[in-house]
Amino acid sequence: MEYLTILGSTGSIGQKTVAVIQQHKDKFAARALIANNNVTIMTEQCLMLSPQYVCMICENSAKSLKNNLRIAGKSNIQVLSGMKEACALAELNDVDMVMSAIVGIAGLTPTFSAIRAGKKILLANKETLVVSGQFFMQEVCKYNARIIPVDSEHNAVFQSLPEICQKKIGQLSSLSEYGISRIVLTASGGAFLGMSTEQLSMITPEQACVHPNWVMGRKISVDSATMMNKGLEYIEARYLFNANPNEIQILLHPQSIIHSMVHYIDGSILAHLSLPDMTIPISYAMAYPNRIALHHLSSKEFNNDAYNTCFYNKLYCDELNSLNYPCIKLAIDASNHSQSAMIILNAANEIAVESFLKKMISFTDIPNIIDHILNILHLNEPNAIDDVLYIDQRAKEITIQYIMNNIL
Ligand SMILES: NC(=O)C1=CN([C@@H]2O[C@H](COP(=O)(O)OP(=O)(O)OC[C@H]3O[C@@H](n4cnc5c(N)ncnc54)[C@H](OP(=O)(O)O)[C@@H]3O)[C@@H](O)[C@H]2O)C=CC1
Ligand SMILES: CC(=O)[C@@H](O)[C@H](O)COP(=O)(O)O
Ligand SMILES: [Mn+2]
Repeated sequence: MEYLTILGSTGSIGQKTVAVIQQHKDKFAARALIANNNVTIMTEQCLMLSPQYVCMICENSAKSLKNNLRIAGKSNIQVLSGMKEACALAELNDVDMVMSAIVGIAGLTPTFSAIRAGKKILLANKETLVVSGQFFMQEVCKYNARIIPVDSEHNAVFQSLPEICQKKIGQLSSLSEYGISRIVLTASGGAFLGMSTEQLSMITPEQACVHPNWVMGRKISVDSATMMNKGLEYIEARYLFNANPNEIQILLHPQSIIHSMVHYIDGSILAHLSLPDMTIPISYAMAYPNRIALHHLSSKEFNNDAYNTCFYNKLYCDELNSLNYPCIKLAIDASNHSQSAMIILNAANEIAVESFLKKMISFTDIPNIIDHILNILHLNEPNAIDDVLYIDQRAKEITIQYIMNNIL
């Protein structure tokens, strides 16, 4: 039996992780569940999984949850609150793996706790790597943590790497040493591919939260629509696979069937294809190096449909003109500039997306705000995680101020 701590259990990734545990109760169990304030889903998850611990970052939510569990006769589940307690649950001795699925930089400190405890980390949260890449990979090496990417593109790359590379994530000297010429990240182009700037300015949060192929949380859905998601994934790939800028290509693939590819120097291309279903990379990461069946994907008729969708659907790929997607260019430029620029990019994006979802700004304001903040704010490089968090906080303050003074 392997035990998990799930950081962000009530979210889209978290719930799919719970679903995989439910399908394989003989192999996996939840030791600890962590979320922010969604008491309803957390109560359901506690009744389903009976974890030993649960932590709600929001103290009042922890109190409500505790009451719900008492009424349900589940007072044996220890209810905690606050980020400090969440970090403690990420480093429990009897936890084998930690699913990092809190959205945004909020996932950084508990993920680092899991790294410093030498855990097997199922990495879905991409913002942590974007804002702390150098520190992240250094600590992975120092504490001998194992990283299994869950983000579908990076999971696809991981599955297409030689086993020796898979075991050295964080210590990869260079891709060329393993006969790899480049990594190709596929991009759906988001929900508004080909729309004019004027049409984009009218996009509503409801429209932006509907991805053409995936069902995801709100922030990543908007990031996919602006393609900031692909920009963040570009940075994620550079750190995870120690890739140089000329070793990563972004390819437009609207169907989200090819989840990414690895090109080798002998002309071979290895790729991972599947229907767009996040339980696949999640279950792969949980069971790695083995594979486990997913009942909802293994029925015969389903397989035929899936095959037809994948292969008779004439898989389509095309060059991506990143000039049409300012957010990708902002992210790539930031990654070539400095770690502080990537922190500022991420912070400005988190605030801009949140403001868009609250209908305070337009969809096309998002890249313009990020570009402006990157131009006016220049801070020293971080020397430690505390510096990363300071830069993030400072950038968020400046972004909020700019939106209040110039957009509203
Ligand atoms: N969804 C997907 O298919 C994919 C997601 N990812 C990445 O995985 C991560 C999670 O994404 P997703 O599942 O879509 O996100 P969701 O918004 O669906 O869920 C976010 C989770 O994080 C929790 N949370 C939010 N804020 C805080 C906080 N301040 N402290 C602690 N917990 C917090 C939420 O708790 P609560 O419910 O209580 O608010 C929830 O459990 C992101 O980094 C995303 O980029 C990567 C690839 C695919
Ligand atoms: C499922 C997942 O990994 C998301 O990051 C998804 O890939 C978004 O895809 P696009 O950013 O290509 O629209
Ligand atoms: Mn992805």
